[in-house]
Amino acid sequence: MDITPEHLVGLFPAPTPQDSKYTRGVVGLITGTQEYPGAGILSASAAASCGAGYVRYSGPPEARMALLMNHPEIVLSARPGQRIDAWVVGSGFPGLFRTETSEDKDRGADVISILSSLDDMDSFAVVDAGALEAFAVADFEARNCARCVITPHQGEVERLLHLLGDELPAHYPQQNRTATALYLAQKLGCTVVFKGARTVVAGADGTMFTCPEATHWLATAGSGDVLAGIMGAMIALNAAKLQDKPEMLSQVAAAAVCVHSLAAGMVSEDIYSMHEWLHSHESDDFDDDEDDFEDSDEDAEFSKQISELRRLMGIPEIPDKTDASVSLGQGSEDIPESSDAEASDMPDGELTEGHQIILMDLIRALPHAMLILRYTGDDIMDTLNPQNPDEFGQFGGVGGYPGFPFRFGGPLQ
Ligand SMILES: NC(=O)C1=CN([C@@H]2O[C@H](COP(=O)(O)OP(=O)(O)OC[C@H]3O[C@@H](n4cnc5c(N)ncnc54)[C@H](OP(=O)(O)O)[C@@H]3O)[C@@H](O)[C@H]2O)[C@@H](O)CC1
Ligand SMILES: Nc1ncnc2c1ncn2[C@@H]1O[C@H](COP(=O)(O)OP(=O)(O)O)[C@@H](O)[C@H]1O
Repeated sequence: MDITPEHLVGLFPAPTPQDSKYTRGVVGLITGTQEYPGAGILSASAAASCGAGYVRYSGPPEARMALLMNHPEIVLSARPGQRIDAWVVGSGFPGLFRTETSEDKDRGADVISILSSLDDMDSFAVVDAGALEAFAVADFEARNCARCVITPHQGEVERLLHLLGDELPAHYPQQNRTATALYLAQKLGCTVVFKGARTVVAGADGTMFTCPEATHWLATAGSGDVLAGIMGAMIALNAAKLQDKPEMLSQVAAAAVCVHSLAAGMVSEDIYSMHEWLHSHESDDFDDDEDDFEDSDEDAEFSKQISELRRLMGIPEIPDKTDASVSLGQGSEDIPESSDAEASDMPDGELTEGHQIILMDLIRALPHAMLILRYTGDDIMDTLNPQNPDEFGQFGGVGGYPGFPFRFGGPLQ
């Protein structure tokens, strides 16, 4: 099935008086090596910026130093046996056993130890890049795989299938990425995020999610490392729910893919597909039940938060929450007038109350994800903001997409 905006609802719970840094999700990362320290910085920054309550990191000295400078809230130790809700392992590892320094080799061994004890520790893991090799290690016990999300790109899928001793299907890969993801998920008993322009997510139970096609500006080194960190944070934030409903793991993974690509769309201002995605799914469930929106302190607080977040992000205010709907792209003087020919191609969406809830969750998630993409920054931003705006895709451009309510800018400008 296609992942819809509704699948994101509730995955970014706001902190409550009962919360502590531990209940907000503890992420542990073993990412980055001497050769690829940047992968450690990207993934750990992503986890810290994406709302996790506590981030612990183990990686090479260069990455530790950079993280300390930019994210002093990150604790520089992550070891087997620690109480971690979601691990992110392997980004920046050329292979678990092919790293150069003895420190990196020790951390490769830690990864195996961690993946072998996920059940005992009630933890989940995002297994990226070099750590995918763990699935080919004979003594790595399959009983833990249900707690793993693996995030291979096409080259890694091929390598993993090879390590598992499988022949590639004749029609592989382009024609049947979905079937390949499902095959791997069922063979390994884990969730598979098969990355690409249109990422597909398969759960071991046969659940499939197809994510909207992401902006192609994501095709740049390091963007997968950012995704791993976002995913780790989202799994940690929802760890309590996942303990009760482990079958939601594939949904949370797919939601992380969406947040990553929506944020990339906003940062690159290639937001046409995002607009289309947000408004291609009506949320009738919410509209049917007026009681959902009865006046209460909670609703008032909810509306206040929406207003504040809208203000921060430069999203125009909705004049009246009880108003039936507000036409997107025409509701505020703050929105630049459409002037380009493409503007007439924009779907004329309606912002219903159901959409407000969805937007609320997106609004919570996106500033963080955008911050990561900006911070990760000089490389990615150079790619995303080339000197010559004419080089942007059809719907991109330095001015953003006219008429779209999310404006480039806000506090991150
Ligand atoms: N600044 C940092 O710290 C960075 C750290 N990084 C981190 O380090 C890890 C190693 O990264 P990496 O770039 O060395 O190797 P990796 O992506 O595994 O490719 C290996 C081979 O696989 C193939 N292949 C790759 N992609 C493919 C595709 N889509 N479709 C098809 N084939 C594809 C291709 O083989 P070829 O086709 O050329 O034979 C390629 O030579 C990486 O996973 C990441 O976590 C990176 O993010 C970079 C920035
Ligand atoms: N052409 C593309 N269009 C949209 N998204 C892409 C495209 N190419 C790659 N991506 C996305 O960018 C990320 C790249 O991750 P990955 O291949 O692991 O690169 P890296 O290892 O350099 O971080 C993935 O999330 C993938 O879905």
